Formats: sequence, C-alpha cells, structure tokens
Amino acid sequence: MGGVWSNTYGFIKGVTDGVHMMKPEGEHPSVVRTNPGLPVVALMNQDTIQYALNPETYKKEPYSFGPVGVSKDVLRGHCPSMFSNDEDHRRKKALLVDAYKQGEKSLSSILFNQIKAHFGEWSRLKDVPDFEERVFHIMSETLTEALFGRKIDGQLCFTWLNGLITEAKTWIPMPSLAWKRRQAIKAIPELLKAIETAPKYRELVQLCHTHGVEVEEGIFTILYGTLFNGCAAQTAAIVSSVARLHTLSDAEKNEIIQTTLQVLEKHGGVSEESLGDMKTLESFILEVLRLHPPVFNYWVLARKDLVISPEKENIKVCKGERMLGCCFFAQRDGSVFPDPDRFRWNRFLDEQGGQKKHLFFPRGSFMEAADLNSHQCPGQDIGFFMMKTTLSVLLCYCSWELKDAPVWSDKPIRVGNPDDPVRLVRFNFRSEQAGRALVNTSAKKI
Ligand code: HEM
Repeated sequence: MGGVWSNTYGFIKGVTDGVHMMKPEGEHPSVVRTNPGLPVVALMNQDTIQYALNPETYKKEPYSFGPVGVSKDVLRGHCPSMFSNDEDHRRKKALLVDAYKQGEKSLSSILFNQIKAHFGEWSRLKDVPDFEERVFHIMSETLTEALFGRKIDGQLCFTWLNGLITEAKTWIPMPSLAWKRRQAIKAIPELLKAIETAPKYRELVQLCHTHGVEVEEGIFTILYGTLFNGCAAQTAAIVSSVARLHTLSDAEKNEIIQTTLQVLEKHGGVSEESLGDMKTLESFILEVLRLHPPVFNYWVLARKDLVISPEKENIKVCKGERMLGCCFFAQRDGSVFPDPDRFRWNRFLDEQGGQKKHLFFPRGSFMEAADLNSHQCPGQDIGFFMMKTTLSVLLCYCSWELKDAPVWSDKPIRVGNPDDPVRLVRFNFRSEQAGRALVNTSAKKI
C-alpha cells in the first residue's frame, strides 16, 4: 500500500503524480509508510492527522519541507517561526501575533485603495497573462504597508519569496533553483532598507525587544510569516477561487453574486458587518479551501515513540521519525464530508459548525483559535478579511474571461491551483460602483 520507493523515484513521482502518488489505485489507508522523496509515515485521515497537529506528538524540523527546504542564506540564518519549536517558537509567534494586531488597524483602507488601483490598472490592459503574480502584488503591497507603514514593491517581495524554497534533497541538477536563490539573496539589502526606513520600523523594533527577539531575526520572522505564510497562501486561495468559479453553472455563480451584492447594498458597502453577512461567499471560500488547501502537507518529526492506528494498520513510529500530516486527504475524508470529492459551494451554508470543525487548512481545526503552543495559522482573521473583500469586489463589480479551462491534478508545488497558471484574456472593472462600496474604513476583520 502507498508504495515504498527510493528517494529519487519518490521525488519524481511526487512531481509528476502530485499528491495522488500516496493513494495509488484509490486505496484508503488511514496511515501509510511511503516515500515522496524521503521515507515518511503519512497520516491520511481525520484521526491520524491529529499526530501532526497535537504539539505533544510532533516537533518541527528546522528549514524543512521533507524533500525540499527553505534556504538559510535567503533567511540570513534566521529560522522562521513555522520551523521553530517550544520557547523559540512561542517568542516568535507572540511577536507575529502582536505585529498583526497593530497592522490590522489600517488594513481596510489600505486594501480598498490597493484593489481600486490594481483592478483599474488591469482593466486598462489588453489581457492579464500574469494574473497570479498580480494577485500576489495586491496581497503583499497591502500587508507590507499595513505592517511597516509603507508599501514594499510587490516585485521585490516576489523575487525574495521565489528564492526561498530552493534546497532540494536530490542529486537531480536543478540550475533554476540556484538562480532563483541568487536573485533572492541579491534582493535582501533593498528589502531591508525599505523596511528600516519605513514609518513603523521603530514600533516593530520595540515589539522585538518586548518579546526578547533580536531585531534582524524579528524582521525576518515577520517577512517570512507575512510573505510566505500569509501572502502566498492567500494568493493561492484567491486564484483557486477564480478558477473554481469557472467550473460552476451560471445559476450557481449568479446565486453567489446576487446574495453578495444584496449584502453590500444592505450595509452600504464593504464593512465588518457586511463581510460577516456574506454567508454564501464564505461557504464557497471554505469549499475551495477544503478541496484545494494551499498547504497540502504538514511535515513533522515524532516527538516520542507512537503507535498509529493500532486496530488497523498498526504502524509503530520511533521518536525523531518523519511524519506527514496530509491535509489534502483529511479534508476528503468521507466519514465527515459526504460526497467528499465533489465541489459543493453551498456545503457550509447554514450548517451549525458540523463540518467546519473538520477543516484543517489553517493547520488545526478551523473552529479553534491559534495559540502560542501550536503552529496553527495566526493570520486567519486577516486572511478571511482580505479574501472576502477581494472576491466580493471581483464578483460584484468585475467581469473577466479565463484563457484556459482549469484542470487540477493536485501538485503540491501549485499550492492548490490548477496545473497551468491562471491567465485572463479580458478584465473589466466597474470602478465607480466599486468605489462606492469601498469607502467604509470601519471594516477590519470578519
Ligand atoms: C488562505 C489564507 C491562509 C491559509 C490557508 C494559511 C494556512 C497556514 C498554514 C497551513 C500554516 C501552517 C504552516 C506549517 O506550520 O506547516 C500557517 C501558518 C502561519 N500563517 Fe497562515 N494561512 C493563511 C493566511 C495567513 C495570513 C494572511 C497571515 C499573515 C498575515 C498568515 C500568517 C501565518 C504565520 C505567521 C504562520 C506561522 C505560525 C506559527 O509559526 O506558529 N497566514 N498558515
């Protein structure tokens, strides 16, 4: 079951077959020993994934996503919060939580202006072939301005981000990774200069002191947490949403558009209240994140000896052994999600939290808040605010055409997006109507 191959064969299968290499011929193990580039115990359903979510049973491996890793040089040797453990992790996460709290205060007006400026620019272009990168620019320019007090050029952020995952544990030559890493390292001085001269730099330095984090380490913690964990995940979710809309019938699409528009009209635009009321849009986003989570796999090490699924597969795991929590499969577990492989945009509508608590895309139950002891996402409120605002404007005040119909074969490297980059051949923006909906700066979070 699952296939225990050599590292090289496993690595290649992971690239070509995507996540489905772990379930050949439709098998449904709850846990399996496999090799997607390194030997690992894969935790495949709602019960077994808990070993990768419960801080008592896992530890993080520094800089590592199993067969690939992030470059220490691109991080100047500062290990990000998501790869840190125990006290080191708690200090960094506390810093992030406070930095996000401060950033949230100005988030809505910055995002509204970014959306108006970028969508206006897209509508003046003949086509938008680099749609995915442009969504990233909106996310990164908004969040950098909210956190640092001045927006940092989206292309500069993208160059740094693009060079992060460049350590592949394989002998297969990958010259393009080395090139991306060099570009990212070259971008660091300009990135740091932009941050150090930004209006909120002193505030952030003070926060670093408060949490006992050395200043450069704190800045890299915030940069990684924001650009990699935050902007990359959010961009992926928005791109997948646009691709998914393409697969809905006109009637389904219309229902989401009309109900969202009604909410905007009732509340006089985007605000905390109107975003909270957008139940159909929220259900659609949750279903996108269920079937296409930006992070498929949670790589961890066993913190102690474990016996997993003793009644069925009965797999013994030794302390220090690699495990892989498969969010992709746990969110397709038919025991809690009826008809699990079907995209049902209204799955989470009007339900009383029944299925929502089984969503793990933030690296823990969606219904539980993040805390300092786990690695659950601390950016969920910001993420939903930005996703809902951007998608509500897209749905209600824009129209577009995709270049190609989306096809998913679920490659982890595509972070939940269809196989080919999503490109637009046309984009229209009704800027006046959108402008009237994007004036209420009391919107902060859902
Ligand atoms: C669709 C939106 C988002 C999704 C699906 C998402 C998902 C995740 C996941 C899966 C992790 C765990 C990574 C791991 O340890 O393997 C994580 C962690 C994290 N996320 Fe998010 N995220 C989103 C939005 C955001 C936003 C908007 C921010 C910041 C503003 C953010 C900041 C972080 C940080 C700093 C961590 C590291 C937490 C820690 O070290 O304990 N995320 N996120």
